[in-house]
Amino acid sequence: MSNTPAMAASRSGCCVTDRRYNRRPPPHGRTRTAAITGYYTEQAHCDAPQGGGNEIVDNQSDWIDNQERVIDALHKKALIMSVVTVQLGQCGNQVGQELFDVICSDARDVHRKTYRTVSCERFFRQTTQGDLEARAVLIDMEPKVINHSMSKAAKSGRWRYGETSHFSQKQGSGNNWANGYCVHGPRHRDAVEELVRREVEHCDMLAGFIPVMSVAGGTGSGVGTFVTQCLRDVYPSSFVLNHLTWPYGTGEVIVQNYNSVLTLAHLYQLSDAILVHENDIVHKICSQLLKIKQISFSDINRVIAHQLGGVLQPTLSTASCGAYSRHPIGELMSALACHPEYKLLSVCTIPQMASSSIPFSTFSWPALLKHLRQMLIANSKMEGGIDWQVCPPPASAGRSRSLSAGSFNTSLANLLILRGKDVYSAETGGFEDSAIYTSWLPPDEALSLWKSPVPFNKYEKSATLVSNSQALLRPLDDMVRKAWNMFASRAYIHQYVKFGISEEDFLDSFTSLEQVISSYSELQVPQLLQSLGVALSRGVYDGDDKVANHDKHHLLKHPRQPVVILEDPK
Ligand SMILES: Nc1nc2c(ncn2[C@@H]2O[C@H](COP(=O)(O)OP(=O)(O)OP(=O)(O)O)[C@@H](O)[C@H]2O)c(=O)[nH]1
Repeated sequence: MSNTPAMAASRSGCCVTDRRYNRRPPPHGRTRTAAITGYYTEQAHCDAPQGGGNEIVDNQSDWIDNQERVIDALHKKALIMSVVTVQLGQCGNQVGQELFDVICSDARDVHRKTYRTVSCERFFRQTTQGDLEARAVLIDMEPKVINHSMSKAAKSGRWRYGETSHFSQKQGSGNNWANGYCVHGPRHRDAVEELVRREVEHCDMLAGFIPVMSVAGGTGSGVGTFVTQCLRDVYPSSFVLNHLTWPYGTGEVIVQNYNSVLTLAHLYQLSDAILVHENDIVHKICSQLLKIKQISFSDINRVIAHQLGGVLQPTLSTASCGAYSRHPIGELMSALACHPEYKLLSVCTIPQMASSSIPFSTFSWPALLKHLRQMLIANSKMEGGIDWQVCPPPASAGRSRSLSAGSFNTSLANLLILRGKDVYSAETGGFEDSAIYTSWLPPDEALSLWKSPVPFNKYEKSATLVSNSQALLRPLDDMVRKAWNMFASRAYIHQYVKFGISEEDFLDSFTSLEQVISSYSELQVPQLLQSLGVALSRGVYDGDDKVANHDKHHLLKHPRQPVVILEDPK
């Protein structure tokens, strides 16, 4: 399956603008409001009702009301696209339930009708009694977690899952990817596809799928990979954005790195983009920022859901012509330049604090964005403990690069999402700095901005950054290294072989992830070396045969090496 951004953008028959191919419309002809916001397109004003959005409105609240009217008018003319979420395994079902909860309470709390309508239509369907049912399919190989998630949702009184939108069995996959992928997945394929088909048929327009799962267990990772493959087969023109939870480094599942490697390597072929949360990082956010003493999965999942909600709730983008963006997944893919070799997306949000502290805190856009920019370049996924020494290298200087702590995080593309008060006055120039990015895309195309004047999830102002960058390079490298060390002694391999996954399959997965690691490492390779055509690859410099390093037989002969720090030849 080819997944070029251009192809991805054309999925679902949507008119997503691929920003690398179609540049933004020139700014001439903007009205004064457009000049203030720097954001509206001409089209928005053409479609706006008389007086709707063409005057300067100083008062922020009036301005939002005014804008809502414009947006409302635009939305009356357009169908809202919906997203079908597929929750898999314990983690996927628990994270998914928190996500719907955050989205529903955020939408219900705001007094903005259009925002609420778009959000609800995107993630929920209304029953004939007017209740909200999540556009979700719940899959697990044991019933307990699904039952728990369903009753938690029903108890909220705000929303619930469809009575027949779930599939479960009696026994889990025993933390074995092969059991999930080769046995449970194929065995229950028809039942799962039927549930998905019914959910898709409830959508007026399908924006795509979000399978939610962990990579470390057996059901989420194995069945989740199989189901993603089915989605790709049955809905070839729909977007698939996988949300993955990565295990704690010192995790509770002994074979978690095997499961993770197999999941990631397969999803890299199937998915349009892979959005990752690392349990270690989210745990730190809970303890250091939210000051939670006894951290539970529920606390962790609320943070994940908050960050995901910050990405998926309605916003205005440059391509959305003044209306809330209709195609959240397609536009996200387009904004982040997702490419067959660059599909790993990380996300961070600012501010995050104990809910009891929010009413007593004030936030300013310059401070929030200054912190967020430093979090990006120093690869610190939470505010607090940011390394302020890290700064972009001068464009011309040779650079030495490593994956070590404190090194600069180079981005391929970033999506900055701002929500809340005074959002149009926020100065985002720091994210347009070309030094942050590889030189492959012009900086104005490497950064996308989505904004919404509606505050999100109780924060008066908040910023979320989704980044296609080297942010996940180190944890991915660690995961592959640990799995490789275990594989080298053939530990536990027989558990996988007995379900039909061979050593050759493992080697294929290692090979493909080595390629991903190599590709992300090379975001940093100095232009000089690239232009000399020097074959650099991760771990081993292999004469002029770059491919050899990724060849599985070579992998067999040469154990993995630590990352080599490359210096520019002077
Ligand atoms: N963030 C988060 N991580 C979870 C949660 N539940 C489990 N995990 C993580 O997920 C991994 C285990 O995967 P599970 O989802 O429990 O397993 P499963 O997919 O149900 O697979 P089987 O148990 O083999 O049937 C471990 O890394 C856990 O740390 C959760 O609710 N939230």
